[in-house]
Amino acid sequence: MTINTSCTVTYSPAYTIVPTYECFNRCSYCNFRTEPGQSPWITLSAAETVLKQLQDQNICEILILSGEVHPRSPKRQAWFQRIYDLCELALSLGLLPHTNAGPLSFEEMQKLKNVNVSMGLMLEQSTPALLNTVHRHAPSKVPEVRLQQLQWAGELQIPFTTGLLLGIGETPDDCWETLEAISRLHQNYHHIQEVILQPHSPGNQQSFDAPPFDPHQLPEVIAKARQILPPDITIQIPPNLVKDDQWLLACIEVGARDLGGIGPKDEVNPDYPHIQEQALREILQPAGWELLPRLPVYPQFDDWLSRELQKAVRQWRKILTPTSLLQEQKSTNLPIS
Ligand SMILES: O=c1nc2n(C[C@H](O)[C@H](O)[C@H](O)CO)c3cc(O)ccc3cc-2c(=O)[nH]1
Ligand SMILES: C[C@H]1O[C@@H](n2cnc3c(N)ncnc32)[C@H](O)[C@@H]1O
Ligand code: MET
Ligand code: SF4
Repeated sequence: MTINTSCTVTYSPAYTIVPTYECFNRCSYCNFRTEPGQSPWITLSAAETVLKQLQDQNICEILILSGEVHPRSPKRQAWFQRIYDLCELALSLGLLPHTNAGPLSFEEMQKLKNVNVSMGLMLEQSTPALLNTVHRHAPSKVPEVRLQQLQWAGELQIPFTTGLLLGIGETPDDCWETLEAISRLHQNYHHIQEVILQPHSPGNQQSFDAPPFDPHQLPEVIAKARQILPPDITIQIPPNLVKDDQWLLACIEVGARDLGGIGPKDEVNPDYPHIQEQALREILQPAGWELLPRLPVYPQFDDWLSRELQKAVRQWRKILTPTSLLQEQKSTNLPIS
């Protein structure tokens, strides 16, 4: 049997845990950060209470999304350890962690590989011009630092999510160059599972005074991204940041195939509530698209994971794979008599 995947759009049933909102960067479009020392870090016992409530709700991904502590701060080690412990806790409850905590050292990344089924970092834009504008006070957003992260993830064989932030002062050529940089890294390591095209969406906390990324341009950018990126990278768009149902369908028609993590709250864009699964299905189905849940790791990367992580992933694949397909797989695995 050949599976027809061409009419399928995926999403990841997800819950976001924020270790801390404090961040030493000040990206001027950010609606997430607080000043260093101004917000308590989430405790393991508070996280345990929340995570236990998620069990049996068919939520598989725990997105660990964090503000950042300076690499040379005396608090860095405790910050990193809290993130590690949160991942371990989620795993112990059968949930699948995906961490995006900004740039990490090679050793930090290597350690987190043991407790994450995939990790992520938005490249945003590879042009250094933005260091004079939105990233003037954001040392973590130096393009070489982020490109280095993508390279290390490849060397460490970590299934990786990256993406572009659109509408923060870049030119169209900057976008194509950023996509080409991602493609080149992927051609070396084959580790990028998805690229998020994230339209800048102003919220009520930010200082950057710019309109949202022009929604009319999004399908055009997706179409071009589909030409530049290798075919094994999925294009992800956040449905809550797209203008309306018709634009969402237009984005899918031109090549977006994933809607990212859908959960109770979009922590990065709290002013834009996620459209929930049933509502998405009602938009997609009349146009012939089937919405299916996926795991935070794509199947082609399963064998990069430790045995323990593979075990957790296998449990979820069993739950998410339709029984008919499992039977099909079983029969093709039978020895020929
Ligand atoms: O709900 C969100 N999920 C975000 N996610 C999660 C994403 O939607 C998926 O859950 C992941 O791709 C894993 O499957 C990110 C993951 C990354 O690695 C990098 C950036 C983002 C950004 C967001 C975001 O703005 N909002
Ligand atoms: C988690 C990712 O979310 C992106 N991000 C941060 N602020 C915004 C915003 N106002 N709109 C859209 N995306 C944003 C950044 O690229 C970050 O890396
Ligand atoms: N601080 C990280 C980054 O900007 C992830 C969270 S952003 C709200 O890449
Ligand atoms: S976008 Fe990330 S790095 Fe930038 S200020 Fe917000 S939390 Fe910090």
